[in-house]
Amino acid sequence: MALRAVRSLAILSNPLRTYSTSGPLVNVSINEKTGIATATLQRPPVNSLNLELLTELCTTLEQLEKNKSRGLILTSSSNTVFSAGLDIYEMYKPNMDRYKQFWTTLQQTWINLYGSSYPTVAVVNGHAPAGGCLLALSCEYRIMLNNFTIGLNETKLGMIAPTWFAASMRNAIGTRQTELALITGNLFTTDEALKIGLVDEVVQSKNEALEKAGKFFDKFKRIPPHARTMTKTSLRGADIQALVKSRNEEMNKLTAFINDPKLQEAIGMYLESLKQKQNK
Ligand SMILES: CCCCC/C=C\C/C=C\CC/C=C/CC(=O)SCCNC(=O)CCNC(=O)[C@H](O)C(C)(C)COP(=O)(O)OP(=O)(O)OC[C@H]1O[C@@H](n2cnc3c(N)ncnc32)[C@H](O)[C@@H]1OP(=O)(O)O
Repeated sequence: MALRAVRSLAILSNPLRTYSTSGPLVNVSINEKTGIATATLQRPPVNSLNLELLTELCTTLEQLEKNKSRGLILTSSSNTVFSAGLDIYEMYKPNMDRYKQFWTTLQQTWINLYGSSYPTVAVVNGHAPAGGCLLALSCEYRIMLNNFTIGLNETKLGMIAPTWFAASMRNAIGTRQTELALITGNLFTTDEALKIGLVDEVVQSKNEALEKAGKFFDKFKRIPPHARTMTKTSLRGADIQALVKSRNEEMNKLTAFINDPKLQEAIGMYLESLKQKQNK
């Protein structure tokens, strides 16, 4: 696994060829003509975000930044799930050292993606609940396939979406819609998401989504990159700085929270309900 990671990073650091690296959990390919990278989450069955997947994604984003990437498409290898959000097993009876690493990596992944200097498009080709929605919201543009759901449903699970999850949504759909979405923990259908601006376009196939993503990147051909990046920073920077300042405090709170026996019982029951669903 270590060797594969090294190979994948070495390949990413040479921007002159078309590459496709098959890391175990994130496949990264770079289009030779456009310089646009595609990162495909590939952790079956539902791309739940565990420590290993987040670590690979986080490293990929760092490398793309370092190599002055032209852009990133974030998508999934599944035909039905973009990402099921945080891997609930990371939060169930957790080993505290691993849990802390998990949460720190999640924070850093968001900082890297939300604040990337390069343009980003989420091709949401499946369901995107909770952390899956966060990944999509962290991109600048969202193109979603029909017949799926997306949203920050944490309250439905008895959880509170962290402030930076909420900020990512607020920046996309405004304060009023965010408040309604978060307090109800609503999962929006693709069409509902389009209506409130949670996604930017709805398409019928992944190919169509990739075409539309190309058109989004084309918009930047005549825009000086520094003007683009500084504008993005002016809109997103304050929320990123807020997390940078509070990340340790957040960790301390979550550490206490996660060990609450009632919460652990609720998480256990939720996991069981997901399993029961399969038996129906
Ligand atoms: C829930 C408690 C959280 C505790 C947090 C504690 C402290 C932190 C405090 C605050 C922050 C809270 C922030 C949370 C953000 C999150 O992202 S929490 C995760 C929320 N995600 C979900 O609720 C999604 C649940 N999954 C689904 O709804 C569906 O699986 C799906 C995505 C719509 C896909 O449906 P499909 O029918 O295709 O698949 P299955 O449901 O049959 O699932 C297949 C398989 O995968 C397992 N699984 C599904 N989701 C997760 C997951 N998020 N983590 C781990 N495993 C998951 C499912 O159990 C099945 O497993 P199997 O039975 O063993 O095959």
